[in-house]
Amino acid sequence: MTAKIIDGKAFAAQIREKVAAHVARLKSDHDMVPGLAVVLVGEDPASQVYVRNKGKQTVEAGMAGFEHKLDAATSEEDILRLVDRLNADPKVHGILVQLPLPDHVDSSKVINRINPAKDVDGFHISNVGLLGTGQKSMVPCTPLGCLMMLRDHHGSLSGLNAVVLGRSNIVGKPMAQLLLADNCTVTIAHSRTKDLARICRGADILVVAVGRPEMVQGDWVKPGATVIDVGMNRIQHPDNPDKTKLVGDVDFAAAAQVAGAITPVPGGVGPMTIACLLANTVTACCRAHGLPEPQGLTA
Ligand SMILES: Nc1nc2c(c(=O)[nH]1)N[C@@H](CN(C=O)c1ccc(C(=O)N[C@@H](CCC(=O)O)C(=O)O)cc1)CN2
Repeated sequence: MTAKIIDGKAFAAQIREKVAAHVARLKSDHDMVPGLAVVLVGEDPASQVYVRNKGKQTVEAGMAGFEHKLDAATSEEDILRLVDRLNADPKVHGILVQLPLPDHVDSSKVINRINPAKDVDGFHISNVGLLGTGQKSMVPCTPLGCLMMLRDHHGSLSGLNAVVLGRSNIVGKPMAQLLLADNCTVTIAHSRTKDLARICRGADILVVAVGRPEMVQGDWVKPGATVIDVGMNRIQHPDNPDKTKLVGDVDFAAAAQVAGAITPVPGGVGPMTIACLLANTVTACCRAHGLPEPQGLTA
């Protein structure tokens, strides 16, 4: 079998078009412009690229982007003060603090300072609790993007066996909650799970977010399964030691021989993360003003 490649880049472009159309309606009908503030602390090169792309795509969708770049040595107190200012700013409907933060900053403290209604990352403890109890919340962008791709491929997910490999707060746990809400039978597996390969082989849907390059082998995949690879690992290029290569947590070539469908890295989950951030910002703006939310852009 050769798997269908789920093209996250193309799907993300469709989401961004829907977002831009809704933004245009907000502008023409309500004279309203959704605004997203992104806070970057320090000079991590990957984070700088992600923040630049977020800002660019925000503006391309017709929204207002507010970038706050802070020195790596900025104190926790100063970051909290900036979050307070953004919470109080009526032009800002979404706030995102790019992770990871420098070691001297308590990430949980910063995230939980964001007004939950503006928490477009869905990381605030209130949003975590709302999602876990099946209530309306802001949904974390990466798992939301994975869910959209799965719904698009399968239609209904009801009754399918889903294995989420990875238990992080920003991907694994919310992903499991979303799949459960869509009536999957969900197993969360991780590095200490016994007989990991056998557990993964039972999955109709396998979502992998462990941060280990090409860990999932072809024989871990059930024939015909859908594999969503959240991993993003930069490794030395196998043919040229002077170059690097981006790979996922799944051995793509091997898994694609067995799976029914699979996301590539790059071009799979990554672009969906930013598209869902834009979608969450429009949703936050509509909720703040009691306006109808865009359809099909949230869980
Ligand atoms: N506050 C947050 N911080 C971080 C999040 C997040 O959702 N919120 N997620 C990641 C990084 N991330 C977004 O911030 C992100 C990562 C990757 C991509 C992406 O489009 N990747 C491309 C490849 C890019 C490359 O060549 O390096 C792809 O997969 O095709 C988008 C967003 C951690 N921090």
